[in-house]
Amino acid sequence: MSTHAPVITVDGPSGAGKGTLCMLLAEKLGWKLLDSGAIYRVLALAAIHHGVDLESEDALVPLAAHLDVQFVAEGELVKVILEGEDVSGELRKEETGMAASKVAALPRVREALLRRQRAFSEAPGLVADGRDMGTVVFPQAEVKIFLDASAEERANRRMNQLQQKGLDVNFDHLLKEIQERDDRDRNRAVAPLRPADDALVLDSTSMTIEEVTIKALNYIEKKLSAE
Ligand SMILES: Nc1ncnc2c1ncn2[C@@H]1O[C@H](COP(=O)(O)OP(=O)(O)OP(=O)(O)O)[C@@H](O)[C@H]1O
Ligand SMILES: Nc1ccn([C@@H]2O[C@H](COP(=O)(O)O)[C@@H](O)[C@H]2O)c(=O)n1
Repeated sequence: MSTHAPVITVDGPSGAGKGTLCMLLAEKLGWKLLDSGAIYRVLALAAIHHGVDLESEDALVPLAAHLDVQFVAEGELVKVILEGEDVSGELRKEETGMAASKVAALPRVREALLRRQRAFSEAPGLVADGRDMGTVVFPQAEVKIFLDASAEERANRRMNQLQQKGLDVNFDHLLKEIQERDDRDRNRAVAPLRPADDALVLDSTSMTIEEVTIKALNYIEKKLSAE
């Protein structure tokens, strides 16, 4: 007999704090975590490594269907191994995010990655981070959150994050990249970035990570106890 595993989805634009919130929620609840953006990023890297055009849907679909990737938990970190190679560093680069948003705009590529994402759902529950978790991948999710923030605040957060890694970054350049990625994610033909009709929309522009986490946990508790 298969047991039903509850799902919490957290969608939103780049830099809104989804990954941070999802990690804290998964830790607190002891649930599994799906970073769906990492899957699109890995596909983009596989395409680049194999010299596959990021706009060629025909070439990308088989690559997506046979993606040889492992997510290996190492303490707090997750190592990403693509075809035997550790790509964890390359994965988080801004240009990889941009490449991911190009392959993610192709309908048959998204279709090819659906089953892989749904397979993450298992007991005792799943916290799923992405753009279409509540609208397409887990439309029956018990709890849906859409985490937003202004583009300027998100660029600022990204700049601080990169500066903490010792990287030299330019705010205007980051803001332009974020806006370009937002535009592509919001306006694509399939699974565009938008809140599910039954999602709680949280604007985190003026909220600390702690405030966002408390709001989310209160909402989750209310929703799950009403089930
Ligand atoms: N409420 C907040 N206030 C200030 N900084 C925040 C807040 N939430 C997250 N951050 C910081 O912003 C940066 C981006 O957060 P995070 O990686 O969680 O965003 P994301 O939505 O998952 O982005 P992406 O979709 O591009 O992976 C991190 O450095 C994180 O610590
Ligand atoms: N469910 C998702 C998740 C991600 N994408 C695309 O991948 C890009 C990278 O995502 P990050 O969360 O790791 O920044 C993102 O810009 C989207 O284009 C997606 O389409 N659906």
